[in-house]
Amino acid sequence: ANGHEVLLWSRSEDQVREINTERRNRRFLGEAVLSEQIRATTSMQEAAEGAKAVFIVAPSSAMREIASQLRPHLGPEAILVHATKGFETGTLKRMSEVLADEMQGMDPARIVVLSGPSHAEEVIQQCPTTVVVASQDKEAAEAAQALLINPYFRVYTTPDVVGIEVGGALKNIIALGAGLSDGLGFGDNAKAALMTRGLAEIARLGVAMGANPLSFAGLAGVGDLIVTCTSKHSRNWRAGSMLAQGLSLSEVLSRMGMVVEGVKTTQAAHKLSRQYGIEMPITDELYLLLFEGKEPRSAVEDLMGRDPTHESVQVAESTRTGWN
Ligand SMILES: NC(=O)c1ccc[n+]([C@@H]2O[C@H](COP(=O)([O-])OP(=O)(O)OC[C@H]3O[C@@H](n4cnc5c(N)ncnc54)[C@H](O)[C@@H]3O)[C@@H](O)[C@H]2O)c1
Ligand SMILES: O=P(O)(O)OC[C@H](O)CO
Repeated sequence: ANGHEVLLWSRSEDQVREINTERRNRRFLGEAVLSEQIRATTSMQEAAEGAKAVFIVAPSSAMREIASQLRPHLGPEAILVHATKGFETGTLKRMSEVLADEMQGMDPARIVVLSGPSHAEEVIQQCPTTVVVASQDKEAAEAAQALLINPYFRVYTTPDVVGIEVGGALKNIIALGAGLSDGLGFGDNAKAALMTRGLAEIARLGVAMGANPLSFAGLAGVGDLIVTCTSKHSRNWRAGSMLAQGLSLSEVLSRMGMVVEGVKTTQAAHKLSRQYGIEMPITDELYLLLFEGKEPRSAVEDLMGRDPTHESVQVAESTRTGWN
């Protein structure tokens, strides 16, 4: 829509053929018609060589593999933007850290993170959408902003890479909880409670990891939390609501047929909360429910029955500095 020539890489020959010959990506975007300026290829070399900017928007589980395939083809001037919401299982690294590992020799300032309340199904319909791009380098963030911004897609910049990545990843855990809550027939009070207290634990962990607490009041914090807990497009919400119907986790994942990042992120956040000594009661209950067979209603009782406390969000002092 912004007049750029876009070359999309996919490992699926069928998807590449459908995009190039029918201008459709039906499995993911229904009958929406893609711009003539989007072409697809199965060749990473063709897709990346000479590109001014490369966007990786794959599941977090595929990030390292894709980055290593990309490395030989990424030009010295290209910015590398990712929009993936999750951590690497095992290392517990953020996605920009995985990219920095794999792009040995590349200036890490060229890595940009894109996040915020943005379902692809609505962007393709040109519904007004706002997102945020983060980079330790102001020029790289502004380059991504300039490429993407248009009258229906407004892009903000920030130096807070950690806050933007942590907010985008952890909101998926709360979305699973919101889907469960709705699926169990609890009302709006319960969902508002999950979102608010969920944001408190997201901010606590994020700040301990080095984020600016104010980022959690922004698009990649409360903004994305609202969309993922309330939208009919939300994959994580849908997965949670199926769990409430009594389906097992493996049944839910096979019915979804799309990545549900919140599942692996619950595992990662459960470990990170212990590593950083941060209390994350909602995440803990979801962990028990997803991986240790705890009944949803019993998880709710345990959350509601915690010791009485005061409402402070209790974030530690942030140590992050911004751009000059
Ligand atoms: N869908 C959205 O609107 C949206 C919005 C913002 C961010 N995201 C984030 O983008 C990431 C991807 O989400 P999605 O909704 O597109 O997931 P999806 O499951 O709908 O699509 C993922 C695509 O990646 C491909 N893929 C998976 N593993 C691969 C590998 N090893 N190599 C190559 N391709 C591989 C799949 O075949 C599929 O085409 C997630 O981290 C998600 O949180 C999604
Ligand atoms: O809402 P989900 O679970 O589909 O996640 C997709 C995006 O992260 C929404 O911004």
